Amino acid sequence: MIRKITDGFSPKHYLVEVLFGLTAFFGFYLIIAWSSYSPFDNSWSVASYQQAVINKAGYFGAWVIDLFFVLFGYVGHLLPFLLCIAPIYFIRTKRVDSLTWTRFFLRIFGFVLLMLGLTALSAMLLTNTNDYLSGGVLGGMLTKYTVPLLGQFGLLLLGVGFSILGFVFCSGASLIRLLVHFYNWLTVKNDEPIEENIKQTTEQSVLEDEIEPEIQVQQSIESEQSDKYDPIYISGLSKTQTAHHYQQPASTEFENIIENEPFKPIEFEEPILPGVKITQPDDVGLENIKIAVPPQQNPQEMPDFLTGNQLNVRLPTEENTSPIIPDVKLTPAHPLTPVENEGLDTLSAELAKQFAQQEAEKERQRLAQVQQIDVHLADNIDVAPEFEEEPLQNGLRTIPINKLVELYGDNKIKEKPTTELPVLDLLDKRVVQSQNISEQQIRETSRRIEQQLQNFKIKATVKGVLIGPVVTRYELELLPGVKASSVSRIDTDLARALTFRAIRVTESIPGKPYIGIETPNKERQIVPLRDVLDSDEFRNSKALLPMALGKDISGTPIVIDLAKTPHLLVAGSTGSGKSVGINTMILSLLFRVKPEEVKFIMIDPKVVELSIYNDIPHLLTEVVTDMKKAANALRWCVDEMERRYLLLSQLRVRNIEGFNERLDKLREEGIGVPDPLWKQGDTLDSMPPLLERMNYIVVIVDEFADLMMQVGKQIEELIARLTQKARAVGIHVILATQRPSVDVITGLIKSNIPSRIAFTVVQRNDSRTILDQNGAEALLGMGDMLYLGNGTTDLVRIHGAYMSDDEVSRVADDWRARGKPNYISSILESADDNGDDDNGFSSDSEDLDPLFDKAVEIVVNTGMTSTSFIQRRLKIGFNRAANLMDQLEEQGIVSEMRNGKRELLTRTPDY
Ligand SMILES: Nc1ncnc2c1ncn2[C@@H]1O[C@H](COP(=O)(O)OP(=O)(O)OP(=O)(O)O)[C@@H](O)[C@H]1O
Repeated sequence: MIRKITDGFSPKHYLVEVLFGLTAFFGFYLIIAWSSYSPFDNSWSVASYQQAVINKAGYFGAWVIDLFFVLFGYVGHLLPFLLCIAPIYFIRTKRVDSLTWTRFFLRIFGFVLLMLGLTALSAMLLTNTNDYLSGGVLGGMLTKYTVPLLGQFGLLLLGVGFSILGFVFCSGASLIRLLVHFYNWLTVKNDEPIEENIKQTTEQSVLEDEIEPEIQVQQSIESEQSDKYDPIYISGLSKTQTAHHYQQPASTEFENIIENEPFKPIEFEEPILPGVKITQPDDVGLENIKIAVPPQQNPQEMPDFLTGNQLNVRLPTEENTSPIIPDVKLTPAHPLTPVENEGLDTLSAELAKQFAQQEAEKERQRLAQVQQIDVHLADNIDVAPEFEEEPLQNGLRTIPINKLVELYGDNKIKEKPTTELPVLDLLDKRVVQSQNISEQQIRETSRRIEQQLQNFKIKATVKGVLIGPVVTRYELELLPGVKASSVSRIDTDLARALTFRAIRVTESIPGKPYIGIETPNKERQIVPLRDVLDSDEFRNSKALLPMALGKDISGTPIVIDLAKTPHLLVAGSTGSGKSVGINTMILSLLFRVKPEEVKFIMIDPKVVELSIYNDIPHLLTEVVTDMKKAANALRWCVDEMERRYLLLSQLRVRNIEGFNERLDKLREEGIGVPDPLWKQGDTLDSMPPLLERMNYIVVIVDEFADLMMQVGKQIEELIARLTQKARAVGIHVILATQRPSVDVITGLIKSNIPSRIAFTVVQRNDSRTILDQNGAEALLGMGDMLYLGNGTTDLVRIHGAYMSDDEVSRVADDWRARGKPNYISSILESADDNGDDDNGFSSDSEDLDPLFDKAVEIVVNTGMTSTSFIQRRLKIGFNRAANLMDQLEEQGIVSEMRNGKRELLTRTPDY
């Protein structure tokens, strides 16, 4: 607390305040002197025989006040009040903080002008008294010397001009404000124009404009406090804490957040009913059932067995044929509400008892029926194992895993959905809580930021504040000549001084001449995936492969187009939210694209992350968890890329869009094009099949560091080739890793993947490895990310959307219910698996490959240095071709790989 109070104080501050305080006291003293002024007192201009002092302020007071009157005439009356009130005003409005020598001298200059102007006017317009001149000596001298020069009228104008100018300089902008207020008062508009004015200013900011209207109310306030500082435009402060329709999320992860809410969301209460637990002596396999009890039931009138939370009714057994109502302790702690059943409305306690007995009886009959069916089945067919009673183990019913999956697992949605694409209702609605932050807190933090920067000798003023879902951005204007980098250099010190976990400094804010300091909010908002997908940005997106990532710091949903990206590198330390981020991307696609348009290849070395998508119709092959197979899958992609390029060149189009358009047009004209690459024997057909539209292929590799480690550098080469060329043929790669080191995110990979996302990382170096810039080390985790778009150097901070595993599996189930995937078995198979061993080729062999000479010939004659070219020409596996390429490099025939390419170093086969 003490710290808080003394936070913004410095020795200079103290000194100035003390001086102002003393001046105010002196002013007060002079007011007393003024009020008891007598022209007969001995003073500066009066020499009286009378020794006693009439003035209540004594000789000194009389002397000073006389001096004022003699020097300034009538204007002298103002001075004691000015000396008393002005310092108090300065202290109260904390203008002392912003007082610089320049401002001080400007104000003194203004004061002098004011005195000159006023005394000149007094001298001209008022009559002299017996004791002093109306304009004092000053006014008198001005009149004497300037009237011959300017004339009476000239002096009058000069006096008015000096007075106005002097007042403006002396009081800052107060005069203008005074006039505005006066005007408003006259026109009875009060504060409206000011707000409108401010609104206009805020409209300049695109981001601020787009804040969600219901929860984020733009508030730009020039309140009483704005008299103390330059105005700060605050966006995102919620006027009222608005609760959205509330639905309990399926996952319990957010329960805390919901509990901690300062407000109560509107709840649609479900009737709370006392449960009836029906038990058999062995207590096996029966569920609770609920009965309703009328709300008007007086608890006192209730029979004992109905006053507890549960009514336990024992089922009749062979020995005991009537239901037993055991002891139950019940207090109707919560209101009991009626159910729809009309009959129950008038149900008395006795009826409730009867009802319970009837239910028990029904249940007994149902069980008997089931037993009969079981016996019947047993007589006729072998009883399926799942009908067997589950054995008890450690007091628990054991259910085999396959049965569990059947009960609770993947195949929950059995019926084919009727909609064309999955509906958003598959995702949970989550409460979005508005920020619980007051204008006062914002202003306090703004002052602390300015003060702390001042301590680092950086002069800056907070001009605007943007309160977002996760962070608040303070927009600061730097004094001319101060470099933005001087602020970003001290970001960690600043964070410590301001007691924030981390702050991020943005050296430029698009469209504004300010720098930004992003500080974490006390309470962090979750960004539900449903909110982002339900936004206009996503709904109206024209993207071919739209991927919603989350919301930016102002709360605007961010949607990118993977087709334009065209590949994405995602990196961040473990637990930073990568997997949730990848799921967000996949789900965005699954909500928008059909399997005929987009296919996925998913590679998941961690096994558990992506297997949830197994068997959705978009998959080209099952989720690949084996690293060898993963390498084969990437190779298949490279081959597919080459095949597609050949097709494009045959159809003389430049990219996948052109290809599909051309095919569509030809089809409209009734023309089919036979596959030019088909060879006899490729399929069982005798005729080549017709060309089909190409679909997009999205290759997702979750943790490609594992892949690189287990399979080796070839992976880098494959990824480099894919990312270099695959865009035009509709193959897009998303690579994720939790190891943002240079041996994983190599220069080769980076140079081919310009779009990158960094989640939080441990150190600056990692941030530079991913983004070539600092910043990711100051992120807040849990999906907080920096996005670097293709062809820009501007980072966009995005708070990732969140969804639970349940939601993911609901969407995957939905797609599984719509259709089966058409797996291509050759994707996971490698030519090497079959052929290489037969050739006696071993990759470890030190000797030259027997096909080496042939490879040299091909490379030298064709000038083609790609591995897959050699692979095709020699009809060998990729590994062997890559080895051949390495040997060609060792022998100096081709160069090492640079930017994914090798150069031919010799033109003759005599290497
Ligand atoms: N966008 C988000 N909003 C809120 N919480 C999130 C978000 N993203 C992730 N989290 C939280 O962070 C936890 C870790 O996320 P996630 O599993 O995606 O991290 P990761 O980087 O994939 O970790 P690892 O590399 O160890 O798999 C999640 O369980 C979740 O609680």
